Formats: sequence, C-alpha cells, structure tokens
Amino acid sequence: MINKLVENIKKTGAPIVVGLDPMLNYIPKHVQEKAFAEYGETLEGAAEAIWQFNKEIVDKTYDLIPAVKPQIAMYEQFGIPGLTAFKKTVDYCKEKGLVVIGDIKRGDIGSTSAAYAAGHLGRVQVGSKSYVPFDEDFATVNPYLGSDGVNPFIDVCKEEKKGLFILVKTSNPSSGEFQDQLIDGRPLYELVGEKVAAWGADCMGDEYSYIGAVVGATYPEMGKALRKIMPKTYILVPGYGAQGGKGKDLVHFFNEDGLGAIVNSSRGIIAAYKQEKYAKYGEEAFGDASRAAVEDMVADIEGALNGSRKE
Ligand SMILES: O=c1ccn([C@@H]2O[C@H](COP(=O)(O)O)[C@@H](O)[C@H]2O)c(=O)[nH]1
Repeated sequence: MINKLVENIKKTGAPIVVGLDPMLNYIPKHVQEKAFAEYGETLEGAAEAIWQFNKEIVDKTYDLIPAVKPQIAMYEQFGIPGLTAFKKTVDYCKEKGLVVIGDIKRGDIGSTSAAYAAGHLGRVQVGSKSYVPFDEDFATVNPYLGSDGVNPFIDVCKEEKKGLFILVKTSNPSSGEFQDQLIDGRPLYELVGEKVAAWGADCMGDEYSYIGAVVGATYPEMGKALRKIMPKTYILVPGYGAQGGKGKDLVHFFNEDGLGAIVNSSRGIIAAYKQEKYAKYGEEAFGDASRAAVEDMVADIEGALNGSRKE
C-alpha cells in the first residue's frame, strides 16, 4: 500500500491528505435538513448528513489528492450509524482510487491490538467464513504500550500489504509533557522515532517503508531531527491549517527526493466555506470551496519546497 500512496502522490503532485473529520457544525444547513427530513433528528440522521457531506467533498477533490484520513472519533460519537457512515466513506474513497488512512489511534496489550488490527486492516474468521470489516489501507497506532502492542498491527500489515502511521511527536500543545521527556539526555520522541525506523526496516516497499510515523507540523525543528532519524519512513504530518502549521514549516519533513511526507488538513479543507477567503462560494457550494482550499494548500507546500531548493 505504501507503493500506491507514493504513486498517487507522484501522479497528483500533491503531498497532502484531506482529513474527513465531519463535525455536525461544519455540515451546511441544507445537507443537515435533507438528512433530518428523511431520518429525523436521530443518530441515523446525523450519520446520513456526515455521509452526504463527505461524498460531496470527495467528489469535488478526489482528482487532486492522493489520500484521505477519516478520523474515527467524528463517526463513533454517533454510535452504530456513525460507524456505518465511516465504513461507507472508506469504501467510497477506495472506489475513487484514494488511499485511506484510518485515524483510529489504537494500541493495547498484544491480544487486544491483534483484534484492532484484524478489524481495521485485516480480516476476521466467523466459522467457515472470512470477513474484511473496515478495510482501511493504513491505520494510526499509539506505540506507548511498547512492541507487543505494535507487533500485531505489523503482522497484519505484512499479510495484507497495508501500512501504519505510528505516533512519534504529536501536534497538540501539550504533546511535550511526556513525549519531550529526556531519557539519558535524549527526548522520548527521538527514541520512539528510532524504534519506528527499526520496525520499518523489515517492512520495505519499493522506496519507503510501510511503517510510517506521525509528526506534527507544529514542531518543525523536531520534524527536521526526526527526518534524519527515520530516512525511509513516510511521515504523516497533521497540524497544517487550523492548528497553525504552514508550508514553510514543513520543508524539512521531506527528503531530497521531494517525497517522504504527507501533510494532513481536516478543518482547513472540509470547512473551507466558513473561511472569509472562500466565502464567495457560499454554503451551497461547500465542495467547491474545499477544492479551492486543496489547490491553495498544494501551492503553499509546493512553493515552500521549491523555495528551499533554490536556497
Ligand atoms: O498529532 C496529531 C495526530 C493526529 N491528529 C489528527 O489530525 C487531524 C487534524 O485536524 P485539523 O482540523 O487539520 O486540525 C485530526 O483528525 C486530529 O485528530 C492531529 O491533529 N495531531
């Protein structure tokens, strides 16, 4: 799957991921009203609104982008109907040729991680039958339970040709509370980065490993250090846009080949129509506003990378 991700990035020239994080308050009134007219103000109604919202954004952007990252929390909060909308979104994006990164941030003791891995990246056996429950291409994993919490995910990735993005240095303001703690003079996130590189060495695609890392755009200096520690690791970079990250902050997350990083924006793309800059599209044309925001994001990152090459 890492080969498909790299191929999609090369084809689109867009090292970006659209984060499908559909909070109800981002969903335009007309979409919500239509869903509620059919299903009432119920969990089913909310799930239908989410699905229709996602579909429009995907339809308006899929030709420009390599991948999407649905954040499962935004679906899970609406219970079983929400999870059905998550699955419909995963399937639809795959039909459109997109790589799907399930932002599920799982990780537990080995037996529990094995169940998460089977449900999201692999298959489950029910009697004589085998099922593929969620079938994302990549999943995000929390490594802080150690190797026995991560290995079951890696095993399933090897069998199913899927991939992981393992949390190394997260984008949130308090990520340093634990992740920056020094151990023998080295920050914990660096030690986790080394471990991710070691896990990944045994899991190579053509150019990059299918065991990737998550490093926040909000910590550019740490991104630069981690790029060196994990040269063959694809880095998923959240924190662009709504959290303040900009193209110029991201240059050192990339390798010399222009690859190695993929930048996520969720609210900045899906709720673009709410921004002054895209107000001309109005609520009705929210998908067109998202398309314009994708084009601007790609230009921002491309401009920063081209600028850094000239320096
Ligand atoms: O360190 C991390 C890890 C994951 N995320 C997730 O990415 C998106 C960011 O959303 P924006 O609207 O672009 O801020 C969201 O799903 C987070 O759960 C992250 O932000 N930082």
